[in-house]
Amino acid sequence: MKLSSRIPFRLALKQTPEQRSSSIDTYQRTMLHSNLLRLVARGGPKRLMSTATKLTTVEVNDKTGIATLTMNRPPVNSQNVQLLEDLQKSITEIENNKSRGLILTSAMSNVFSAGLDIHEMYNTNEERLRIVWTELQNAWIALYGSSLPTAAAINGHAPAGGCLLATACEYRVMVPNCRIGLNETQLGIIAPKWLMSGFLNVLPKRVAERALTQGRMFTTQEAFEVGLVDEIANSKEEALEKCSAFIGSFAKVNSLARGLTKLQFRAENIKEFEKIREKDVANFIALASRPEIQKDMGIYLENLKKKGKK
Ligand SMILES: CC/C=C\CCC/C=C/C(=O)SCCNC(=O)CCNC(=O)[C@H](O)C(C)(C)COP(=O)(O)OP(=O)(O)OC[C@H]1O[C@@H](n2cnc3c(N)ncnc32)[C@H](O)[C@@H]1OP(=O)(O)O
Repeated sequence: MKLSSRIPFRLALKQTPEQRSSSIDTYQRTMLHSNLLRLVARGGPKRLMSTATKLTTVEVNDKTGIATLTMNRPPVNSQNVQLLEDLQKSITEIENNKSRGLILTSAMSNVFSAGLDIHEMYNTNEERLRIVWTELQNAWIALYGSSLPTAAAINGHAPAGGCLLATACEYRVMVPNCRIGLNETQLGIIAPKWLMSGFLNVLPKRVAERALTQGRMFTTQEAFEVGLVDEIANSKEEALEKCSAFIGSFAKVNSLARGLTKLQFRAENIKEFEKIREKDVANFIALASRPEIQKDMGIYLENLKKKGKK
């Protein structure tokens, strides 16, 4: 069996000790090979990778070996099924290409991601709801469970599913005057436990509980003060540089040891999630289908549209 040196956590969890030691040998060979490749490539231009995705792009900096994954679904990167699927494809591609790390960002000028596309949940059928929620779960676990160093260059607002993606990463840099948070309770809905896990990884429990129950959207400055974001940058370019510096901080660390250490921190959340994921889909369908929730979604969408026309 061919084992990759960068084993997604969800797969590493299922490995036997023998498979793990075999992946260490593979790891050493692959590191040698990729270091040689990197030496050859050093100084070369940025490379746009050949993903067959519609709504994401991946660009690898040949000098640093870091991949930038950009979401590009105007106007607000709301997460429809296509964007969620493209995110997964791009993450897999970055992992397979042995990049040194992944930076998630947005092509929009003022929005990182507006969260789930509410149109996908409104006035639809159960099968569509099942697909939407399953793809959200899949995109989250692909990012949260990646053994690569991950960082989010949050170059705009990041409500709900936007915050979910940002907190699935290990490091966050945000531009000023934007908002980030899990605002589900404000929409009358409950974020399941797995959806809160990234948030709970970075915030003290008391701060997280209050923020989640209030559905609080933090300003950039507030998010920095509580630790929801690690740094503030004055522009997207600066945010990308700071994310690269974070990923670069692992340059001298054995990447398998680094990845497995990350796994130990996240394994419990991942196992819990794997246990309940199907039930969670059923819960979501039941909740999102309720007439009062559908009514609230309709009102929410109308208000968003009215706000846009002002
Ligand atoms: C039943 C469910 C159970 C459990 C779910 C739990 C998990 C849920 C996760 C979610 O992610 S739900 C989505 C939550 N998202 C939001 O509440 C964000 C709403 N959007 C905004 O606050 C703002 O749009 C903004 C992101 C701050 C950007 O503001 P801006 O002024 O730049 O843009 P504008 O508001 O004018 O929007 C432009 C355009 O986009 C439409 N839009 C915005 N967000 C969404 C969205 N999430 N889904 C679908 N469409 C969205 C908005 O209506 C405008 O459309 P228009 O051009 O046709 O008017």
